[in-house]
Amino acid sequence: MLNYARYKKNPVISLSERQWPDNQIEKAPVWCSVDLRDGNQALIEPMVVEEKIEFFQMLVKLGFKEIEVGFPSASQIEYDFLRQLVERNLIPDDVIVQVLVQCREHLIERTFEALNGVKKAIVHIYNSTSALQRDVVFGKSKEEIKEIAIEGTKLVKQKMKDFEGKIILEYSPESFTGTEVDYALDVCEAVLDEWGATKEEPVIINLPATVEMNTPNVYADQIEWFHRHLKNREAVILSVHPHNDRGCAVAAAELSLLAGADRIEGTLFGNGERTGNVDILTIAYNLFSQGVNPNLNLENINEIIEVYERCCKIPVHIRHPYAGKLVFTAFSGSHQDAINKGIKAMKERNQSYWEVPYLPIDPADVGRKYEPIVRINSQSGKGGVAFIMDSCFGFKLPKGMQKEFAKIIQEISEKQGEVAPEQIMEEFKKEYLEAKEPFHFCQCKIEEKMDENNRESTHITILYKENGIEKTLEGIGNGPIDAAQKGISNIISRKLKVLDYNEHALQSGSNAQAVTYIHLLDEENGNAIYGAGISSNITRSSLRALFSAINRLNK
Ligand SMILES: CC(=O)SCCNC(=O)CCNC(=O)[C@H](O)C(C)(C)COP(=O)(O)OP(=O)(O)OC[C@H]1O[C@@H](n2cnc3c(N)ncnc32)[C@H](O)[C@@H]1OP(=O)(O)O
Ligand SMILES: CC(C)C(=O)C(=O)O
Ligand SMILES: [Mg+2]
Repeated sequence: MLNYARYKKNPVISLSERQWPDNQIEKAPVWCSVDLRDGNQALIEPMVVEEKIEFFQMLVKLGFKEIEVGFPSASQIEYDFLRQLVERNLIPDDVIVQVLVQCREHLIERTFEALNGVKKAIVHIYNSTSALQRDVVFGKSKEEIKEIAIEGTKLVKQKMKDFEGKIILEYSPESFTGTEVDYALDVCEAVLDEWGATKEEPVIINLPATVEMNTPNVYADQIEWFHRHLKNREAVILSVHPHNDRGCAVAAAELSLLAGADRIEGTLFGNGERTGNVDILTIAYNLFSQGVNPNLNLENINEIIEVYERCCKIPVHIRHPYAGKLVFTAFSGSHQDAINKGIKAMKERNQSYWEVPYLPIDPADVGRKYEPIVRINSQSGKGGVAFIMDSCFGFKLPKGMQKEFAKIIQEISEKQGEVAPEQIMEEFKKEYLEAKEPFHFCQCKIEEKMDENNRESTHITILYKENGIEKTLEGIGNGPIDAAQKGISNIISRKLKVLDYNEHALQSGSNAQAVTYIHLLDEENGNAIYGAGISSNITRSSLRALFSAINRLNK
């Protein structure tokens, strides 16, 4: 048995009249990508400078206005990367680079050297404030830990004097989720006072779930508590930085927006330490799927995946929200049926907003239009097969025929597994369009005549082959199909009845092919079966469909 008794419950906080459960997210937060720092520091093989530059340029293209570019005082490569950005003039005027540093003088000094020439930067200082880290890592009292933060703030202020660009201070009480909220507030207020934060010159206070320790509602409570207790809320940009240890980082980030956060630090696809940082793309696409502008340019998920996988050397999971290869694919029958009907209803109603069962967004909106929404295996049903026939090949099978054909495809999928659209089309051809034995329709002549009672009737003469031998048949009816069916009934000595008839064009234009589907009943034994035929002439496609059905009845 798992030894759960080794673990204690993490504390919750007491928050009266919490507001966040009744709020809604109305606008996108300020996004800050920490891919090039927190994401990069968690890679087995950290990015090299050229990879970082490519990644940085992608983040700029995606519309990030705040980008943490590293920890320049930590290593030469981190330092060189920032210098490259500056010297190659790669930082657009509307993008603020952010640098992380511990509250230590020589590291802050080196950070400012790396920043030389940057027009606007966020200097992000941090120190751990949790009860556990105070005890086992630093061996310091609350006051002494607070002093580290104050000292760090003083150092940035001092170095800033000789710096030509603009500096915004960010302070993180690292391991915030393990810190008593009132103590974290005390430390942050000391930083704000030391800096002299104002509405005009606010400080970013970043409250990291350095380790996600509780359910997302507890994080939301902590954020709302902080938001309500800050002395001068206007002098603060309240930022969150969730990690995903319990798998709830996206939920925690979203709830924290309800609770008053203004800004989110995270990474693409949730790369980062251990189970990762919060996935900014998922939050952004969640906003978009609720009709809120995410303020990021996310129209082409495939491009993002390509750069991310190459630079980070991490594959995006096939089930990753919005990005995974299979997330817009339905294998199961009832889902396929509902998707098929939903898409059809949207088209018929000319609906401007998206509403399709099992597809929270239109895959085309994120650049995924070319992949199959519906894939066919043994879990699939008639709706899925009908969807493939329509969306891939333009055949709108009548309802009864969907069932008949899906049964044929299911027999195949039960033996071989997934059936590709091309194979489905091949089977359709084999089963219906090329059902030409024993009766093969060749040509027909149609005459409209009046009988002695002045009633119109259609006389048809059909040239056909029976087992390869040319023959003719004649029939009279109230239209070509009726006449042909009567003529054929005589030849095969069976009483036939056309139960249903459908046709539609396969392409547009004067030379377009049409397809006809005929549902034919053998009145003697009650068997009913479909046939299909195509031609640029509707009469010919109908007669081919009729012959296809007769041949299939004979099978
Ligand atoms: C949650 C996070 O992601 S935080 C960011 C983590 N990322 C990184 O650490 C990556 C880059 N860091 C590094 O390469 C190194 O840590 C360096 C270069 C910055 C510093 O290296 P070193 O000084 O050799 O080692 P180290 O980081 O272990 O420093 C430990 C000392 O700094 C102190 N310290 C640690 N963090 C901080 C801090 N935020 N502010 C002030 N002092 C700190 C420790 O108490 C310890 O002090 P001690 O030597 O008196 O015991
Ligand atoms: C540096 C801090 C903000 C951090 O990455 C964390 O606490 O997770
Ligand atoms: Mg982090």
